Amino acid sequence: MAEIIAVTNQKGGVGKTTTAAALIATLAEKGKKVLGVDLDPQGNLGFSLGIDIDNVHTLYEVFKKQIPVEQALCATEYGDMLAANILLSGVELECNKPGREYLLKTELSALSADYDYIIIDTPPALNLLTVNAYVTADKLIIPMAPEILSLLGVTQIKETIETVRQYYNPRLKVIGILLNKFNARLNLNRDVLDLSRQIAEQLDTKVFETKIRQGVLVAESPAHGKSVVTYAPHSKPAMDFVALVEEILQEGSVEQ
Ligand SMILES: Nc1ncnc2c1ncn2[C@@H]1O[C@H](COP(=O)(O)OP(=O)(O)OP(=O)(O)O)[C@@H](O)[C@H]1O
Repeated sequence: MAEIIAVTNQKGGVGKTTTAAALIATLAEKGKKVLGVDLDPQGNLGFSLGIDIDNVHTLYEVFKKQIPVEQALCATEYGDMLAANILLSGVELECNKPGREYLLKTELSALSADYDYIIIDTPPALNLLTVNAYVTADKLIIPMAPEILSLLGVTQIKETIETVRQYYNPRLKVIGILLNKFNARLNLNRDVLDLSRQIAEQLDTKVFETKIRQGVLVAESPAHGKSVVTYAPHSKPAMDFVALVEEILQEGSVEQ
């Protein structure tokens, strides 16, 4: 069965999609079989991995039972992916039957044995799609950007995680807070580290040793349909993402 990791933070622009794409690319480079899942109606993960998201089958059709999940698998340079586009935002209103929290888990149960890892990107919200990610995942990674590092919102994400643990998925574990867009000269001060540790403590987790440094090539890589990890492998963020995967694997947070 695949290990399922969701990348989450209800704040926008902190690097969820960049991190999900980098995890997918790094694990694929290591020879792992990876399935990427985009639960964000912005569709950025699929776009970032080279998929024409408005001309492929997407998760929306799967959730609406219009097609079987296998038919929605899209091929990328790094393995398979279930893409999303703006239609996915309709799920919140249109799928209101009991069990709606299990839409994703149900669909992935048939696929899980075919992959080593499933990496889920989530929307910048704590909504039904996010809950579906938490119900399905074994592990959560929470990226944060130092410039919008804030304790506001931690209570909400904590409550959502606790509710999901209580009612749907008791195994759900936050494996770490990831400091992204890190600039050692500006950010390596006690305030940023203290605040991120306080946030980690509240979520009963740690701050990853590996910080992802800022780099201009991160913004360029999606237009080339690649993660920065393979688009610019010698760039600082790419090297940091590879180190992050090593850190996760070494700590046994993820089975090797
Ligand atoms: N380490 C980094 N260095 C430079 N730019 C970065 C870095 N990480 C992310 N970015 C840029 O920041 C922007 C937001 O990143 P990303 O889309 O990954 O965030 P997100 O949390 O998924 O956003 P959303 O909440 O809107 O889905 C993008 O333009 C991306 O290229």
